[in-house]
Amino acid sequence: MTNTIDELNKILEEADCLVDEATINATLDNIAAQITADLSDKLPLVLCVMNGGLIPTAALIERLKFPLEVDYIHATRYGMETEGSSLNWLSYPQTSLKDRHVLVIDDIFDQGHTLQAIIGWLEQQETRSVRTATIINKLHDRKTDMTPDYVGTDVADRFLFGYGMDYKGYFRNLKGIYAIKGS
Ligand SMILES: O=P(O)(O)OC[C@H]1O[C@H](OP(=O)(O)OP(=O)(O)O)[C@H](O)[C@@H]1O
Ligand code: HPA
Repeated sequence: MTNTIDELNKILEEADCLVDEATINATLDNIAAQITADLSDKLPLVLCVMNGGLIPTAALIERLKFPLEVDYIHATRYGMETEGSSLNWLSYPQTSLKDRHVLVIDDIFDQGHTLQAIIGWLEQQETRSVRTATIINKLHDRKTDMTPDYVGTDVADRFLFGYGMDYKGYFRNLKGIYAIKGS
């Protein structure tokens, strides 16, 4: 069902801010330093995982002071839902991937199915290396057996939104990371 603006404003008012803007910025600085150490001489191709990766990718690449290219991949397993299902591939990168050092950036490492599938697909494209980065790690024991190379702040096992993550398509534009009341 579609939410009204009043309902959405109430959800935000009642939500708990779990990670503030200053903490996100410190996390981004830290991840950017690690990426710089590993990739600054590799002319990497950065792949944003749409849609959630949009804001983290923009924030991270402006901290990377070396030559890189940017493209995107669109794969989603949550859609408008709060429970993930099978991965739906909506768009593939247009840039040639062969022999490239690829850095995949997403907002959240939740169960890991999305990144695991993306890594699997990239490895079939004859890439030279594949690394993954997320700003947030959700703490629970339902993970796949992959872990991103660069992982930001740990957060509780609740339904999150903000800084790329959505609640029913909304709130990706918030500067902090919030959890729905009662989740
Ligand atoms: O680790 P996982 O359990 O696979 O979950 C993480 C993925 O889920 C979200 O995407 P979603 O499918 O909600 O699409 P979106 O990016 O458009 O919000 C998020 O942006 C990650 O890509
Ligand atoms: O907690 C979440 N919030 C929004 N999107 C998500 N995708 C995976 N987990 C989440």
